[in-house]
Amino acid sequence: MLLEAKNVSKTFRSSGRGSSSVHAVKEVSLTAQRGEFVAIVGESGSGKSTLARMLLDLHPASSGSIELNGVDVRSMNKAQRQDFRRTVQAVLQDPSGSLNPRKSIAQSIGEVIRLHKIADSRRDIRTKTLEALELVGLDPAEHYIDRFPHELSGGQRQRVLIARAVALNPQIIIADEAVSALDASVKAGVLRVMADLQERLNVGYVFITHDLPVVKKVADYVHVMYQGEVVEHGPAREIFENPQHEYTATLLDAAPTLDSLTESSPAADSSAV
Ligand SMILES: Nc1ncnc2c1ncn2[C@@H]1O[C@H](COP(=O)(O)OP(=O)(O)OP(=O)(O)O)[C@@H](O)[C@H]1O
Repeated sequence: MLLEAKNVSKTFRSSGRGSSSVHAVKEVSLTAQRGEFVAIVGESGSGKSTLARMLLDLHPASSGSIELNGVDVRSMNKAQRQDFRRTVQAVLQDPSGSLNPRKSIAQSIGEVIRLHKIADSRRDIRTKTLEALELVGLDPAEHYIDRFPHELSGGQRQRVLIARAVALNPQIIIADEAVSALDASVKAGVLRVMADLQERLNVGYVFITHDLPVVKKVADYVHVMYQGEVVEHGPAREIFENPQHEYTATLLDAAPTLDSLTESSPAADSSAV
C-alpha cells in the first residue's frame, strides 16, 4: 500500500483582474505507507492543506500526479476510486465543522459505514460503530454512541472523528491539524490513540501540522514546507538533530518545548480527554 505524490503542483488562478496566480504547492514529491508516520510541517500558508487536499483527491493537481499503488487517481475506474475513498481517510480538526451538530455519533459514523458497505443491517452497523469507538478509547462505547457532538469535549469529538475514519478500515489517514486546537494533555491523549492505531491496525499517517513538538513526538519521517516547496525532508531524528535548511532551523528555534507533551496518559483513558 503506497500513496504517492509525484512532482505535484497546485496553482490557484486569481479571478480578479490584475492580481497574480498563487503557486500554493510547487513540485512536491512524497510517499506514505501503512504503519508509517509521515509529518508535513511548515508555517501558515506554506501549502500544507492544499497538498493534503490533493493527496485526498479533493483538489486536482495542476501538474504531477497522485498515485495509489502506482495507479494515478485521474485514471481510476469507479471501483478503484471507491476503494481509494475508503482506504485513504481524512481526519480534520473538529472546529472546521467535521461533525454535523444535528447528528448523533451513531448517525455520523453509521452513515459512512453504510455508504462504504462495511455493514448494512442496523445491528451490524451499530456493532461496528461501537468497535470503532472502543478502538479510540471512548470506552465503554455505549456511553458515547447516542450522544451529540455538543455533549462531548473537544478531545472526545476529535476521537469520534478518528473513529469515523477507522470504522472504514483505512490504510492511510491524512490528518490535517487534527490535534492543533486541543490543550496539551488532551492532545497527548489523542496522539496516543493515533500511535496505538498505528501499532494495532498498521495504519499509516500523513500528519499535517505547524506544531513541531507533536511532530518530534510521533513522526518517523518529516517533510518541511516553505512557500509551497518541500525545502527539506528526512527521518524525524535527523531533521530535529541536524536541520540542513535555514528555514527548518528557524522553525525549530521558534518551537515551544516538548515538556507539556511528555507526560503519559493511557490511550484508553477517556477521563483525560
Ligand atoms: N481555494 C483557494 N483559492 C485561492 N488560493 C488558495 C486556495 N486555497 C489555498 N490558497 C492559497 O494557497 C496558499 C497555501 O495555502 P494552504 O492553506 O495550503 O497553506 P497551509 O500551510 O495549510 O496554511 P494553514 O496552516 O494556515 O492552513 C496560501 O497562499 C493560500 O492563500
